[in-house]
Amino acid sequence: MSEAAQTLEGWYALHDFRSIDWMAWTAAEEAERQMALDDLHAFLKEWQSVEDNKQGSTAFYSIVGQKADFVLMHLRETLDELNAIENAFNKSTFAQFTIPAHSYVSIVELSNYMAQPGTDPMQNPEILARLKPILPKWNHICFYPMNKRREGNDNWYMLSMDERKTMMRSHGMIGRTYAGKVKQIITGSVGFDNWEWGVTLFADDALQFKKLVYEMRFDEVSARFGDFGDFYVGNRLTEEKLGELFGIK
Ligand code: VOV
Repeated sequence: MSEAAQTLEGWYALHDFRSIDWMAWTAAEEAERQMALDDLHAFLKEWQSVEDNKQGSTAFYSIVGQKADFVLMHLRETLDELNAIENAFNKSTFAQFTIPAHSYVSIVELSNYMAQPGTDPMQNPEILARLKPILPKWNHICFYPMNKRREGNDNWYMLSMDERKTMMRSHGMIGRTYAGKVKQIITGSVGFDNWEWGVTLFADDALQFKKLVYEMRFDEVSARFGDFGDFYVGNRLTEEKLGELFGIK
Protein backbone atom coordinates (compact mmCIF):
# COMPACT_ATOMS: atom_id res chain seq x y z
CA MET A 1 0.00 0.00 0.00
CA SER A 2 1.27 3.48 -0.81
CA GLU A 3 1.84 5.87 2.09
CA ALA A 4 -1.27 7.99 2.69
CA ALA A 5 -0.70 11.74 2.84
CA GLN A 6 -1.31 13.19 6.28
CA THR A 7 -3.93 15.90 6.33
CA LEU A 8 -4.72 18.73 8.71
CA GLU A 9 -8.32 19.83 8.98
CA GLY A 10 -9.75 23.20 9.95
CA TRP A 11 -13.23 24.67 9.68
CA TYR A 12 -16.10 22.73 8.10
CA ALA A 13 -17.49 24.25 4.89
CA LEU A 14 -20.95 24.46 3.38
CA HIS A 15 -21.42 25.90 -0.10
CA ASP A 16 -25.16 26.60 -0.32
CA PHE A 17 -26.23 27.47 -3.87
CA ARG A 18 -29.73 28.90 -4.38
CA SER A 19 -31.82 30.12 -7.23
CA ILE A 20 -34.28 32.96 -6.73
CA ASP A 21 -37.95 32.32 -7.43
CA TRP A 22 -38.30 35.45 -9.54
CA MET A 23 -41.99 34.84 -10.28
CA ALA A 24 -42.79 34.75 -6.58
CA TRP A 25 -40.46 37.69 -5.85
CA THR A 26 -41.92 40.00 -8.47
CA ALA A 27 -45.50 38.97 -7.59
CA ALA A 28 -45.02 39.51 -3.82
CA GLU A 29 -46.36 42.57 -1.99
CA GLU A 30 -43.79 45.28 -1.28
CA ALA A 31 -44.19 44.66 2.49
CA GLU A 32 -43.42 40.96 2.12
CA ARG A 33 -40.35 41.64 -0.01
CA GLN A 34 -39.17 44.13 2.61
CA MET A 35 -39.68 41.55 5.35
CA ALA A 36 -37.61 39.05 3.33
CA LEU A 37 -34.80 41.55 2.79
CA ASP A 38 -34.86 42.48 6.50
CA ASP A 39 -34.39 38.75 7.25
CA LEU A 40 -31.47 38.55 4.87
CA HIS A 41 -29.82 41.63 6.40
CA ALA A 42 -30.27 40.21 9.90
CA PHE A 43 -28.53 37.00 8.80
CA LEU A 44 -25.70 38.91 7.14
CA LYS A 45 -25.21 40.94 10.33
CA GLU A 46 -25.17 37.80 12.48
CA TRP A 47 -22.68 36.04 10.20
CA GLN A 48 -20.49 39.16 10.19
CA SER A 49 -20.35 39.14 13.98
CA VAL A 50 -19.32 35.44 13.95
CA GLU A 51 -16.55 36.42 11.54
CA ASP A 52 -15.53 39.43 13.69
CA ASN A 53 -15.16 37.00 16.61
CA LYS A 54 -13.07 34.67 14.41
CA GLN A 55 -15.53 31.81 14.98
CA GLY A 56 -16.17 31.28 11.29
CA SER A 57 -16.49 33.10 8.01
CA THR A 58 -19.17 33.60 5.35
CA ALA A 59 -18.90 34.68 1.72
CA PHE A 60 -21.91 35.85 -0.32
CA TYR A 61 -21.65 35.95 -4.11
CA SER A 62 -24.08 36.06 -7.02
CA ILE A 63 -23.64 33.26 -9.58
CA VAL A 64 -23.51 34.01 -13.29
CA GLY A 65 -25.48 31.62 -15.55
CA GLN A 66 -28.37 29.29 -14.86
CA LYS A 67 -26.85 26.83 -12.38
CA ALA A 68 -27.80 29.10 -9.44
CA ASP A 69 -28.40 32.78 -8.61
CA PHE A 70 -26.22 33.06 -5.52
CA VAL A 71 -23.99 31.10 -3.16
CA LEU A 72 -23.49 31.40 0.56
CA MET A 73 -20.20 29.81 1.54
CA HIS A 74 -20.06 29.23 5.29
CA LEU A 75 -17.05 28.09 7.32
CA ARG A 76 -17.70 26.99 10.89
CA GLU A 77 -16.05 24.94 13.65
CA THR A 78 -18.61 22.10 13.50
CA LEU A 79 -21.05 20.40 11.14
CA ASP A 80 -23.78 21.14 13.69
CA GLU A 81 -23.25 24.86 13.27
CA LEU A 82 -23.48 24.54 9.48
CA ASN A 83 -26.70 22.56 9.86
CA ALA A 84 -28.11 25.16 12.26
CA ILE A 85 -27.31 27.94 9.79
CA GLU A 86 -29.11 26.24 6.91
CA ASN A 87 -32.10 25.33 9.07
CA ALA A 88 -32.49 28.87 10.41
CA PHE A 89 -32.09 30.25 6.91
CA ASN A 90 -34.67 27.84 5.47
CA LYS A 91 -37.26 29.00 8.00
CA SER A 92 -36.88 32.67 7.03
CA THR A 93 -39.23 34.66 4.81
CA PHE A 94 -36.29 35.35 2.52
CA ALA A 95 -35.62 31.62 1.92
CA GLN A 96 -39.21 31.19 0.78
CA PHE A 97 -38.21 33.09 -2.33
CA THR A 98 -35.26 30.77 -2.99
CA ILE A 99 -35.00 27.32 -4.53
CA PRO A 100 -32.11 25.02 -3.53
CA ALA A 101 -29.85 24.65 -6.55
CA HIS A 102 -26.82 22.75 -5.24
CA SER A 103 -24.84 22.24 -2.05
CA TYR A 104 -21.40 20.99 -1.12
CA VAL A 105 -20.12 19.82 2.28
CA SER A 106 -16.39 19.67 3.00
CA ILE A 107 -13.68 20.75 5.45
CA VAL A 108 -10.71 23.06 5.01
CA GLU A 109 -7.73 20.75 4.39
CA LEU A 110 -3.97 21.02 4.14
CA SER A 111 -1.82 18.04 3.24
CA ASN A 112 1.77 17.31 4.27
CA TYR A 113 3.22 17.13 0.75
CA MET A 114 5.09 20.41 1.27
CA ALA A 115 5.64 20.09 5.04
CA GLN A 116 9.04 20.90 6.57
CA PRO A 117 10.31 17.66 8.17
CA GLY A 118 10.80 17.80 11.94
CA THR A 119 8.44 20.76 12.48
CA ASP A 120 5.03 20.72 14.15
CA PRO A 121 2.63 22.40 11.71
CA MET A 122 0.17 23.12 14.52
CA GLN A 123 2.77 25.47 16.04
CA ASN A 124 2.95 27.47 12.82
CA PRO A 125 0.61 30.50 12.97
CA GLU A 126 0.50 30.72 9.16
CA ILE A 127 -0.81 27.15 8.92
CA LEU A 128 -3.31 27.72 11.72
CA ALA A 129 -4.61 30.80 9.87
CA ARG A 130 -4.96 28.77 6.66
CA LEU A 131 -7.00 26.09 8.45
CA LYS A 132 -9.45 28.67 9.81
CA PRO A 133 -9.39 31.34 7.11
CA ILE A 134 -11.40 34.53 7.01
CA LEU A 135 -12.69 34.42 3.44
CA PRO A 136 -11.31 37.24 1.27
CA LYS A 137 -13.60 40.08 0.22
CA TRP A 138 -12.45 39.88 -3.38
CA ASN A 139 -14.71 40.69 -6.32
CA HIS A 140 -15.17 37.17 -7.70
CA ILE A 141 -15.57 33.56 -6.63
CA CYS A 142 -15.03 30.34 -8.58
CA PHE A 143 -16.03 26.96 -7.13
CA TYR A 144 -15.68 23.44 -8.53
CA PRO A 145 -15.26 19.95 -7.12
CA MET A 146 -12.53 17.56 -8.22
CA ASN A 147 -11.14 14.04 -7.87
CA LYS A 148 -7.71 12.54 -8.35
CA ARG A 149 -8.06 9.84 -11.01
CA ARG A 150 -7.92 6.09 -10.25
CA GLU A 151 -7.77 4.54 -13.71
CA GLY A 152 -5.27 1.98 -15.02
CA ASN A 153 -1.81 3.56 -15.05
CA ASP A 154 -3.24 6.87 -13.93
CA ASN A 155 -4.02 5.94 -10.36
CA TRP A 156 -2.97 8.73 -7.98
CA TYR A 157 -3.51 6.52 -4.96
CA MET A 158 -1.04 3.88 -6.18
CA LEU A 159 1.85 6.36 -6.65
CA SER A 160 4.66 6.53 -4.13
CA MET A 161 4.80 9.41 -1.68
CA ASP A 162 7.88 10.76 -3.50
CA GLU A 163 6.16 10.76 -6.88
CA ARG A 164 3.15 12.58 -5.44
CA LYS A 165 5.38 15.08 -3.59
CA THR A 166 7.24 15.93 -6.79
CA MET A 167 4.01 16.59 -8.63
CA MET A 168 2.50 18.60 -5.80
CA ARG A 169 5.65 20.72 -5.66
CA SER A 170 5.21 21.60 -9.33
CA HIS A 171 1.52 22.34 -8.66
CA GLY A 172 2.46 24.63 -5.77
CA MET A 173 5.06 26.45 -7.89
CA ILE A 174 2.45 27.33 -10.52
CA GLY A 175 0.01 28.39 -7.82
CA ARG A 176 2.61 30.65 -6.23
CA THR A 177 2.95 32.73 -9.40
CA TYR A 178 -0.70 33.78 -8.81
CA ALA A 179 0.02 35.14 -5.31
CA GLY A 180 -1.99 38.33 -4.78
CA LYS A 181 -4.16 37.54 -7.82
CA VAL A 182 -5.93 34.30 -6.83
CA LYS A 183 -6.51 32.94 -3.34
CA GLN A 184 -7.38 29.24 -3.06
CA ILE A 185 -9.26 27.46 -0.29
CA ILE A 186 -8.98 23.69 -0.72
CA THR A 187 -11.56 21.69 1.17
CA GLY A 188 -11.51 17.91 1.54
CA SER A 189 -14.80 16.10 1.00
CA VAL A 190 -13.95 12.38 1.05
CA GLY A 191 -16.72 10.88 3.20
CA PHE A 192 -18.74 14.11 3.11
CA ASP A 193 -19.78 14.73 -0.47
CA ASN A 194 -19.65 13.31 -3.99
CA TRP A 195 -16.15 14.43 -4.95
CA GLU A 196 -12.81 14.28 -3.14
CA TRP A 197 -12.13 18.02 -2.91
CA GLY A 198 -13.83 21.35 -3.32
CA VAL A 199 -11.74 24.08 -4.93
CA THR A 200 -12.83 27.62 -4.06
CA LEU A 201 -10.92 30.45 -5.68
CA PHE A 202 -11.21 34.20 -5.07
CA ALA A 203 -9.90 36.95 -7.35
CA ASP A 204 -10.45 40.65 -8.03
CA ASP A 205 -10.00 39.98 -11.75
CA ALA A 206 -12.12 36.98 -12.82
CA LEU A 207 -9.88 36.38 -15.84
CA GLN A 208 -7.19 35.14 -13.44
CA PHE A 209 -9.37 32.06 -12.73
CA LYS A 210 -9.16 31.08 -16.39
CA LYS A 211 -5.44 31.80 -16.59
CA LEU A 212 -4.65 29.74 -13.48
CA VAL A 213 -6.93 26.77 -14.20
CA TYR A 214 -5.74 26.65 -17.81
CA GLU A 215 -2.07 26.76 -16.82
CA MET A 216 -2.64 23.97 -14.31
CA ARG A 217 -4.26 21.79 -17.00
CA PHE A 218 -0.75 21.38 -18.49
CA ASP A 219 0.79 20.44 -15.17
CA GLU A 220 1.06 16.67 -14.64
CA VAL A 221 -1.03 16.41 -11.49
CA SER A 222 -4.01 18.08 -13.21
CA ALA A 223 -3.29 16.82 -16.75
CA ARG A 224 -3.03 13.14 -15.78
CA PHE A 225 -4.91 12.91 -12.51
CA GLY A 226 -7.47 15.73 -12.33
CA ASP A 227 -11.18 15.03 -12.89
CA PHE A 228 -13.44 18.03 -12.46
CA GLY A 229 -17.12 18.70 -11.78
CA ASP A 230 -19.28 21.71 -12.59
CA PHE A 231 -17.80 25.18 -12.32
CA TYR A 232 -19.68 28.03 -10.60
CA VAL A 233 -18.43 31.58 -11.04
CA GLY A 234 -19.81 34.78 -9.61
CA ASN A 235 -19.55 38.31 -8.30
CA ARG A 236 -19.38 39.59 -4.72
CA LEU A 237 -22.73 40.73 -3.36
CA THR A 238 -22.11 44.01 -1.58
CA GLU A 239 -24.98 46.04 -0.04
CA GLU A 240 -25.19 48.08 -3.23
CA LYS A 241 -25.27 44.98 -5.47
CA LEU A 242 -27.95 43.42 -3.26
CA GLY A 243 -30.13 46.50 -3.83
CA GLU A 244 -29.65 46.13 -7.59
CA LEU A 245 -30.32 42.37 -7.52
CA PHE A 246 -33.57 42.50 -5.56
CA GLY A 247 -34.81 45.95 -6.58
CA ILE A 248 -37.99 46.11 -8.62
CA LYS A 249 -38.53 49.14 -10.82
C1 VOV B 1 -3.92 29.80 -6.20
C2 VOV B 1 -2.90 29.07 -6.23
C3 VOV B 1 -2.64 27.72 -5.66
C4 VOV B 1 -1.58 27.40 -4.82
C5 VOV B 1 -0.50 28.35 -4.33
C6 VOV B 1 -1.69 26.01 -4.51
C7 VOV B 1 -0.74 25.32 -3.71
C8 VOV B 1 -1.00 24.04 -3.24
C9 VOV B 1 -0.11 23.31 -2.36
C10 VOV B 1 1.24 23.83 -1.88
C11 VOV B 1 -0.72 22.12 -2.05
C12 VOV B 1 -0.14 21.00 -1.17
C13 VOV B 1 -0.14 21.33 0.27
C14 VOV B 1 -1.49 21.78 0.77
O1 VOV B 1 -1.63 23.01 0.93
O2 VOV B 1 -2.38 20.96 0.93
C15 VOV B 1 -1.98 22.10 -2.73
C16 VOV B 1 -2.92 21.09 -2.60
C17 VOV B 1 -4.02 20.99 -3.43
N1 VOV B 1 -4.39 21.87 -4.44
FE1 VOV B 1 -3.52 23.60 -4.88
N2 VOV B 1 -2.80 25.48 -5.12
C18 VOV B 1 -3.40 26.49 -5.86
C19 VOV B 1 -4.52 26.38 -6.68
C20 VOV B 1 -5.17 25.17 -6.89
C21 VOV B 1 -6.14 24.92 -7.93
C22 VOV B 1 -6.60 25.93 -8.96
C23 VOV B 1 -6.57 23.64 -7.81
C24 VOV B 1 -7.51 22.90 -8.74
C25 VOV B 1 -6.70 22.06 -9.75
C26 VOV B 1 -6.93 22.39 -11.17
O3 VOV B 1 -6.17 21.89 -12.01
O4 VOV B 1 -7.90 23.10 -11.50
C27 VOV B 1 -5.92 23.08 -6.67
C28 VOV B 1 -6.16 21.81 -6.17
C29 VOV B 1 -5.49 21.32 -5.06
C30 VOV B 1 -5.85 20.10 -4.40
C31 VOV B 1 -7.04 19.21 -4.79
C32 VOV B 1 -4.95 19.88 -3.39
C33 VOV B 1 -4.91 18.68 -2.43
C34 VOV B 1 -4.23 17.56 -3.18
C35 VOV B 1 -3.91 16.33 -2.40
O5 VOV B 1 -3.69 15.30 -3.08
O6 VOV B 1 -3.88 16.37 -1.16
N3 VOV B 1 -5.03 24.02 -6.16
N4 VOV B 1 -2.11 23.26 -3.47
